[in-house]
Amino acid sequence: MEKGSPKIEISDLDKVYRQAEEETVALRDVSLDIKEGEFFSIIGPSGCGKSTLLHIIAGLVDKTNGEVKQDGEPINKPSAERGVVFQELGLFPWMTVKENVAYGLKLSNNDKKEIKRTVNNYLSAVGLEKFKDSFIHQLSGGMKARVALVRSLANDPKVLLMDEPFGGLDEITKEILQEELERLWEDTEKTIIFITHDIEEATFLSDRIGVMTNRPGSFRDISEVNLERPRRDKYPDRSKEEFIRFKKDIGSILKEEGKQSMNIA
Ligand SMILES: Nc1ncnc2c1ncn2[C@@H]1O[C@H](COP(=O)(O)OP(=O)(O)OP(=O)(O)O)[C@@H](O)[C@H]1O
Repeated sequence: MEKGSPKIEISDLDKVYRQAEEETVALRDVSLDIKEGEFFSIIGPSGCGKSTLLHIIAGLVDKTNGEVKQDGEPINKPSAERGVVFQELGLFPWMTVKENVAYGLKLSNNDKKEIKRTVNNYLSAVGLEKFKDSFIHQLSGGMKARVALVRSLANDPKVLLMDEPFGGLDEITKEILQEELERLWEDTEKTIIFITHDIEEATFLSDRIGVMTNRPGSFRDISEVNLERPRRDKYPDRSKEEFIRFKKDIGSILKEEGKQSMNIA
């Protein structure tokens, strides 16, 4: 499929959680197309339904109404075509780094040599080849995030869904990982949907940013990030005027949404 054609199509999507007597309308009337090869970030107030939306795209949570499709086919269950990276990362502590990265591959491939080659390639792409025999508790937070990222990529998904994968990291580590992610995204040409609370992170990484409303969540604004790539070369310290201006614009939209939720004029 060509870069630019719709990869994920969401139309008139609603999600209502029902628990005993209580109903929570998490998403209302969400419609959005995400293009092949696009880096799309979702930002929005806490509890507005970002993770719910990502889980529905992943096929992990059922929708209430509407349609979600990948390559024109309805999504109704998880698939190896969609990789997911959560903030908690979900690494297996009883396995080494290389075993973690190989895990998904072993489920679909019997060729040990090929698995080894793929694992080594990905580990060296993120500078972790020396740590391939380490256990997860021996790694820093940034290294763990890298392992989770390449574990997903090693399965060669068409779409990578990321839910605040760098949320718990310090600023510098985060910046380094954002630069690595931009490079890996360019090299692998994946479609990435990325949830973040961090406006700078969204600005640095994205082709487009969707700002969600308060719950029930829908899209308040979708902005094209017209900043040159590779951003790691063009905006290494993120201090150029156009970068800061874009960040401020997204911040203003989010602030307006926040004020509305607090009934502040
Ligand atoms: N399994 C569930 N059962 C009932 N309600 C749920 C469930 N999962 C999420 N919710 C509710 O749905 C709403 C949206 O939650 P969701 O986690 O999708 O928001 P979010 O934007 O990702 O939040 P945050 O930014 O805080 O991570 C919240 O009110 C949440 O409490």
